[in-house]
Amino acid sequence: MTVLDDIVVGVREDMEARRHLVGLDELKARAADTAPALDAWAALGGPSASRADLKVIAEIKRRSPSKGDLASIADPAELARQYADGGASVISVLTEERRFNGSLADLDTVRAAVGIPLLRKDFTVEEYQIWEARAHGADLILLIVAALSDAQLQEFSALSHELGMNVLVETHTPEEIERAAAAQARIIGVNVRNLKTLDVDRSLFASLAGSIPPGAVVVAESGVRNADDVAHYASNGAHAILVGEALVSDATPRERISEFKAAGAAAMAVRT
Ligand SMILES: O=C(O)c1ccccc1NCC(=O)[C@H](O)[C@H](O)COP(=O)(O)O
Repeated sequence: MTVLDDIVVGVREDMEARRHLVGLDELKARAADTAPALDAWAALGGPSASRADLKVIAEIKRRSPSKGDLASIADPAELARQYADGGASVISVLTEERRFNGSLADLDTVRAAVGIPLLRKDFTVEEYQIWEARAHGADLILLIVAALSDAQLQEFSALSHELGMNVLVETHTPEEIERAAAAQARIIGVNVRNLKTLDVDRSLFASLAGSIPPGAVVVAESGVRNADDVAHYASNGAHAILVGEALVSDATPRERISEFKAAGAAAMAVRT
């Protein structure tokens, strides 16, 4: 079993426990009562003409399988406000409980605190989770190609779009980029962390980003430690970066996001 397989086993068990408490019909009713989703695609630059600067997806992440405890984050609302003030375009809220110590309650709290698009960051393996995401105010969900069949990618993307949400389709290999493109993904991430081994290889982004179809928003995920890493991703084709550890472990995340955006803009100016 890989790390990813093991995580998915726990995700399924936890989801079944929630489904026992809140059935799909009730969840659909709650989703219908939720304010319409915000446009995360537009917030991330959308059409290429508007991609003048590097967008930041700032993550609320307490712990991880690779690093253990990162930050207690007693007040996710306050952290989310700092992210938004610093210029984040989207906030990623990890809702997986066993390995990341996240929750749907965090998503509710952050939704009430900020008016920018939210990514429900989880391991989506069933449509139930997509209804859950919408019912808890998410605007964007994550689909990890390595965890899904082509049919699931298509079906889950279609349902997300029906509910007004966008989808971040995460890849790690050339084959997964082909599968994301075949699913007509508009936002494609390259996660430089291998979710089967937890190895981080920042150079992977440069070798894969060029094969992402033009027109897609390209997101560099994981491994940002400093402005040099940001410049590396931006100069190799990233339109956005997804950052967790470097922000939750920083005493001044607002300033760190501003610094990352400045480093990205400088690298993009050289690129164009
Ligand atoms: O972060 C992990 O250790 C991890 C392990 C297994 C599956 C997923 C994992 N992380 C999810 C992510 O994609 C990251 O939280 C996200 O890209 C931010 O990464 P970082 O900036 O390196 O914290």
